Amino acid sequence: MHALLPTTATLPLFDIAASRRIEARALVHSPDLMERAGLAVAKLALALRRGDGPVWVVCGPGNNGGDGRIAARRLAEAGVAAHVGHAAPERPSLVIDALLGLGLSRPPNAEMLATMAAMQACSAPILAVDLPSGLLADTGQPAGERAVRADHTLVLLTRKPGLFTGEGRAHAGRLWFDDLRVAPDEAPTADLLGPAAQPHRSPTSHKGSHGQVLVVGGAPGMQGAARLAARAALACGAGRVYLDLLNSRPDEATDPGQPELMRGTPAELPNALGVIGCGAGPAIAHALPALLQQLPRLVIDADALNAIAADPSLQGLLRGRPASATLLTPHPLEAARLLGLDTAGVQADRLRAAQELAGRLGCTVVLKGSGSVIASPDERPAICASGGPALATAGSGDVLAGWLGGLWAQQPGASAHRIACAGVDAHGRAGEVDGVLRASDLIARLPDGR
Ligand SMILES: NC(=O)C1=CN([C@@H]2O[C@H](COP(=O)(O)OP(=O)(O)OC[C@H]3O[C@@H](n4cnc5c(N)ncnc54)[C@H](O)[C@@H]3O)[C@@H](O)[C@H]2O)[C@@H](O)CC1
Repeated sequence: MHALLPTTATLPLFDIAASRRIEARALVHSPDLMERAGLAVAKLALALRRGDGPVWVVCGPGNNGGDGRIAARRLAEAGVAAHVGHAAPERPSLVIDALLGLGLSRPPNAEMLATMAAMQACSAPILAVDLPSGLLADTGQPAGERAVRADHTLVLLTRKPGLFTGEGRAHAGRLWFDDLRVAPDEAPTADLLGPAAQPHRSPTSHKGSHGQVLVVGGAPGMQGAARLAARAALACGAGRVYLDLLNSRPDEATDPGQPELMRGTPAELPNALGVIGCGAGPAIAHALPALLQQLPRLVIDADALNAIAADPSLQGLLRGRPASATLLTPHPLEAARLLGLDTAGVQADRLRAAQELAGRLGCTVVLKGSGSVIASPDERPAICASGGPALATAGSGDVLAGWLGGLWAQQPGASAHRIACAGVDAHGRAGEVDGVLRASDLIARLPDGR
């Protein structure tokens, strides 16, 4: 058993159907899986309990409850009082939530909800078995009006996608994992990202070796967004970074605080990597047909995404671009506009929404939000395990777009999917701070792109 985050390598995720198949095959050779699960829960419970009070074990009707009952027996064998039932004992030292796991199949009924509320009202920490009760393993959404908010979750046998995206991170608390000594014997449903290797930078390289980035955006009043993207691309190690500020005055400075940035236009830089849309406003719509047809690689963000959502002819141009030439970075509302849904419809199944969008538009898609999802046609989707609330700040998306552009400019042979996985994970790790973070400070915290 070990802590799951931060990841040190890319890890396999398995949805409910795959987890069931792996479990069924493993049970043939290892019929004692539930004993192993219960023992693992009891061991972690011993380490986590606060004080000398009894451990309250809340067991449901299925095998998740079975794990809980075995854990209670193991705790009793270790000399710790374990109270199994739906009513709290006096001053519990820990709550074990073994009400519902992988088998959650419908919104919890009133009785279940009342038990979940009682667990939540209890002052003891909550250790969830496999999944916080009420949370759907495939999507990370509560099945009904509430899911348990655990302090710790011990994930068993397989890592489930819903623990890492949507509401998963907010409900699971600290994540632990025990594979029950079973090696998965089929391909994962998705990848949980680990840190990417830094690309090689030759000692004989010069600025021309590290690519050109052209940031198009920053309409009057919103230049900061484009400047943040350009600064991020520069900090990432791109050889030359140019800004095309939309509707700007000819004498307007590119970026007074960043003298390395230059002015440029798509016509002057036909081979540059384009980062388009940050702070662009509606003006980007006029520039988009040429950008979509001329620039060989594009990172498309913000207002450019909204313009594409509103115009089927732009969607056609996007679909006509070569494979792996375009990377979209929508937040859930932008993704909803592109898919013709509302935000709740996207958030209900983030993996599916990102895959649907990638398939429809023939692009790599980074669906931002807690547990960003990266999806591309013909690639296994990935979920980003890094990041936190400090990233919920103005400009952090612009920094991501610029960072992705800077990474991609330096690695012209890399697929959009690979760049998205590397950049999103680095951005998330840089944003893991307590308290608040300004987007400019986020740039300073990102590792350089080498
Ligand atoms: N089978 C095994 O040997 C193993 C099982 N494991 C555990 O087993 C769990 C999966 O067990 P199950 O498949 O039995 O599923 P669960 O125990 O998660 O739940 C299934 C039961 O809950 C009921 N139920 C579903 N949704 C409900 C709702 N909203 N309100 C009320 N009742 C509801 C179902 O009718 C069924 O009786 C895993 O999450 C894990 O904890 C693991 O320990 C690995 C080994």
